[in-house]
Amino acid sequence: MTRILITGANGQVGFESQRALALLGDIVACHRAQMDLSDPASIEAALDRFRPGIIVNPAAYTAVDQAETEPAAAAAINAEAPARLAAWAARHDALLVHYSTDYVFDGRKAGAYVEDDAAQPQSVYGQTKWDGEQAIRRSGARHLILRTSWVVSAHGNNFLKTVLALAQQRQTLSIVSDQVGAPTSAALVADATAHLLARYLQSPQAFPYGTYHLTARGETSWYDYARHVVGLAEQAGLRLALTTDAIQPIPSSDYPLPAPRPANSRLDCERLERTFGLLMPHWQAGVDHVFSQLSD
Ligand SMILES: NC(=O)C1=CN([C@@H]2O[C@H](COP(=O)(O)OP(=O)(O)OC[C@H]3O[C@@H](n4cnc5c(N)ncnc54)[C@H](OP(=O)(O)O)[C@@H]3O)[C@@H](O)[C@H]2O)C=CC1
Ligand SMILES: Cc1cn([C@H]2C[C@H](O)[C@@H](COP(=O)(O)OP(=O)(O)O[C@H]3O[C@@H](C)C(=O)[C@@H](O)[C@H]3O)O2)c(=O)[nH]c1=O
Ligand SMILES: [Mg+2]
Repeated sequence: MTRILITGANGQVGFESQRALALLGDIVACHRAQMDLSDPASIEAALDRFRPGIIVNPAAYTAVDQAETEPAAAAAINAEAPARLAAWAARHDALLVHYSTDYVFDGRKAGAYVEDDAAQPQSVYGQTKWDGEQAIRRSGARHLILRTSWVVSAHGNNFLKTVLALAQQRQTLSIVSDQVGAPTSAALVADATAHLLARYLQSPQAFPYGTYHLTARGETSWYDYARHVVGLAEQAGLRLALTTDAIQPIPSSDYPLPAPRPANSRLDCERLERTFGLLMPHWQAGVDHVFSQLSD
């Protein structure tokens, strides 16, 4: 039975992965206490102790604005740690599954980004995630790098939860309408990963390793996403301080933040769908499911 080590087991994707990967092997869920990614000795010790055949690495430094003032911490977790995981995987012939982000792109492309488009990160978070990807590719380890976007789940922090909290406190909200992407549930990311790993376990020799985009279908802006979420809350009869009509669309220039976000976060998932025979579900299905879990 293959041992599957999951890092950052308390994150959105880490938490869902424990459920989604359970049928595929013997799961070792590592929290920070078992494996601190900012500590090289802790990484080596955990890997040598558990000796996984598959390392799944959803742990990351994901505080996008905070990363601008903590670039060393972000680099340690998003770039140096993946490099160490990959080096161990290469030495022990293990598979490394790693996650990356739409924020590796500058967002100026007209259409959806494909895997081979040039990266041009606009933020420390995006740059450190790109550096992590590159370190894995250079390591010689067998790997999957899965780029996703706008992750949402009932477990953990995300835009959906922020909007719900604000809608209960504020009479108006201003949300940027000039950034588009696909909200993607952590469950979808974990379920798709399980599908890929099942294929891998069947025939590691013939497996199509490499980089894939993995997001829900369709696209929206943060503004339309917020309206959708508040609409769900209205339908569910939640006590709110505002209605959807009190949400104002604004340009990004009216919402200055330490880290710039890409205007276009759309990732083309055709390579993933074609290679693995998948059909990504629409983003609303994932968002609606997360909302229903929250209001249970
Ligand atoms: N969130 C998003 O919108 C997107 C995420 N991604 C990528 O997808 C992956 C999964 O993201 P998501 O699940 O949302 O991330 P979360 O922010 O929900 O979880 C990240 C996890 O990493 C853990 N972590 C942080 N620092 C360390 C450390 N030093 N040692 C061990 N664990 C650590 C955190 O632990 P603790 O709980 O202790 O803080 C947390 O459990 C990441 O690679 C991310 O870059 C890509 C696109 C969008
Ligand atoms: C709360 C709020 C946000 N916004 C804007 C700011 C930003 O442009 C957008 C989203 O805000 P957030 O800070 O929640 O999103 P952010 O943390 O940038 O989300 C990103 O996280 C990393 C980890 C990723 O990899 C990305 O795919 C993406 O999901 O909404 C408003 O316009 N008004 C508001 O009231
Ligand atoms: Mg955030």
